[in-house]
Amino acid sequence: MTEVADTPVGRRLQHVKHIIIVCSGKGGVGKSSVSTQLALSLRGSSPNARVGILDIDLTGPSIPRMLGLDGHPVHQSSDGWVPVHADGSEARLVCMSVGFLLKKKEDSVVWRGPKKNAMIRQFLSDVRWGELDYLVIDTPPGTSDEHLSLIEHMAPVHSRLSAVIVTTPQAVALLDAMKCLSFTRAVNLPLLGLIENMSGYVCPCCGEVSNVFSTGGGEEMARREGIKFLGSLPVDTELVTLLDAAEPSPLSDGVTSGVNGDTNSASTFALWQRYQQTPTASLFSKMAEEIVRTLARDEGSATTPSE
Ligand SMILES: Nc1ncnc2c1ncn2[C@@H]1O[C@H](COP(=O)(O)OP(=O)(O)OP(=O)(O)O)[C@@H](O)[C@H]1O
Ligand code: SF4
Repeated sequence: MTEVADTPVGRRLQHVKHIIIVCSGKGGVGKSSVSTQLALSLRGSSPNARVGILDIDLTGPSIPRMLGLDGHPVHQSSDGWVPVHADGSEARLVCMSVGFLLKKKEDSVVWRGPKKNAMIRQFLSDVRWGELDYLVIDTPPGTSDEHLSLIEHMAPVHSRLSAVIVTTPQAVALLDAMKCLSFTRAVNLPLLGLIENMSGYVCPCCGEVSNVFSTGGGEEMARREGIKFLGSLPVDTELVTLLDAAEPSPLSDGVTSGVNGDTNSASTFALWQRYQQTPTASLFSKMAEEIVRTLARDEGSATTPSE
């Protein structure tokens, strides 16, 4: 790592080995759930791997909810924000999201470009990540000002950046995924590959796969564009059940701080750990393994992280 310039972002991220930006052309295709699963799989990729997840989806931050951390307080020390531990005292999956800072969920929707830009810069320069093998960044849908701000602020660590594009198989989503691909090319962001999410429905009773929307469009796009196809994930009822369980109770005020918040994140993390045994999660692990291999190869080393 030779290029850590003397900038706040460069200094803050100097001990982060790989930064993976997860993007999608269209909203609702599963970018946040893919970011969460990717972070969990990377955490499991080696016994000591340490992973951060940064949610800069300013208009709809979902990572805290997915990790059972909704409303969790964030501590600010004299040296910056301390990321929230999603796995308790192990602290090998740490998380920061704009969602932790909003008083009301609808607050960020009304922000103008400069305020969003300032928030992104602050996230990149003020979070005390410490040493990380991977930092996964969940971005807003589309290719907006936020994406440009992110790439500009990350210039001092550009050689450690790469991207994953998430799409669903429908034509309209693929069209937007193409715009995302053009963006990565325009800003010279290496692409780790494309994931097709919600590709078919696996019946929980008989295992029959029904192609509810369509399928194979992502793979076809990857082949045509000469990019890597990481694989497809079906619509998974077990994932839906898990994410429902991670939601704060509708009877609560949505604030899960203190003892209850810690309990909620611990039980949600346990659910994610159990989910890792499911067929869909094992498909995901294979994609994460491929990502780990690509990054290790690009680094010019065949070693696995933190070993
Ligand atoms: N493979 C899947 N099987 C079942 N449900 C899924 C799957 N992927 C995502 N979902 C569900 O679809 C919804 C949207 O997913 P998610 O929030 O990850 O999408 P997103 O692209 O990040 O959305 P946004 O653009 O709003 O940020 C969520 O309720 C999630 O639980
Ligand atoms: S046969 Fe059809 S409806 Fe019946 S369990 Fe299988 S997929 Fe579901």
